[in-house]
Amino acid sequence: MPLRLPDGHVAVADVFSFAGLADTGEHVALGLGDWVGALARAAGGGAAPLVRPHSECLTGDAFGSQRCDCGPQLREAVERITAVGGFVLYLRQEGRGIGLYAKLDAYALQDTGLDTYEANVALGHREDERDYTVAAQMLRALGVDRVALLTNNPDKAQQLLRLGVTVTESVPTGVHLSPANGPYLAAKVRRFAHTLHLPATR
Ligand SMILES: Nc1nc2c(ncn2[C@@H]2O[C@H](COP(=O)(O)OP(=O)(O)OP(=O)(O)O)[C@@H](O)[C@H]2O)c(=O)[nH]1
Ligand SMILES: [Zn+2]
Repeated sequence: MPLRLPDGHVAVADVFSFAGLADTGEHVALGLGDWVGALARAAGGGAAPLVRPHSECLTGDAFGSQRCDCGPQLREAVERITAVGGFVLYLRQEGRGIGLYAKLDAYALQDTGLDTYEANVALGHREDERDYTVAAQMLRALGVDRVALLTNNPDKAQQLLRLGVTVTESVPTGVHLSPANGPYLAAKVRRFAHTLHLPATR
C-alpha cells in the first residue's frame, strides 16, 4: 500500500491482518521500509526493530484534530520506521480503550474543566483502559521477540515486558504542540509520566 510521508515522499507499507487475537478488534500491522532486513539483523544479534504501538484516534489520525498529538505522531512514526525498517501496530483502542462515542463525551466534559483522565472516570471508565495483549500477539505472529518501542508512554513498555516481549529501549517521539493540545500533553506528563519534554509554561 503506498503512503504519502510528511516530507512528500511516498513509502510502501505491507499491511498485515491477524486471526485469533485476544479481542475482536481489527488490529493491523504496517511493515515499513526494510522490515525483512530489520528482522534478519535482530535475529543475528543486531539491534531490535523499531516498533510503534499506535492507539487508534479517528479524530486525530484521520480528521486532523488539534486536540491531541496522535495524527502528527502517526505520521512521524511512519516516516522514522520507514527509514530503518520496522512496524506500526495500529491498535483499535480508540479513546484509550473507551471507544469513540465515549471519547467525544469526554471531550465535552473536558470543556468544563476536567483533564483527559478525570473525564474518563466521570463517565464511569478507568483513566486508561488499554491492554496490550493483542500487540504482544501481533509481534509474536510477525516473528518479533525484541523491539525498540517508539513511544513516550512507559505503560506500553511495562505491559509488553510483562507479556514476554523484550523491550530493548523506549524511543521518544517528537513533541507535537498545537494551539489546542497543551493541556492534553501536560496531563500525560503529570498523570502517566510520559517522557515528553514540554516547553515550560507560566
Ligand atoms: N478518553 C480519551 N482518549 C483520548 C483523548 N484524547 C486522545 N485520546 C486517545 O488516546 C489514545 C492515544 O493515547 P495517548 O495517551 O495520547 O498517547 P499514548 O499512545 O499513550 O502514548 P504515545 O505512545 O507516546 O503516543 C488514542 O486512542 C486517542 O483516541 C481524550 O481526551 N480522552
Ligand atoms: Zn488523538
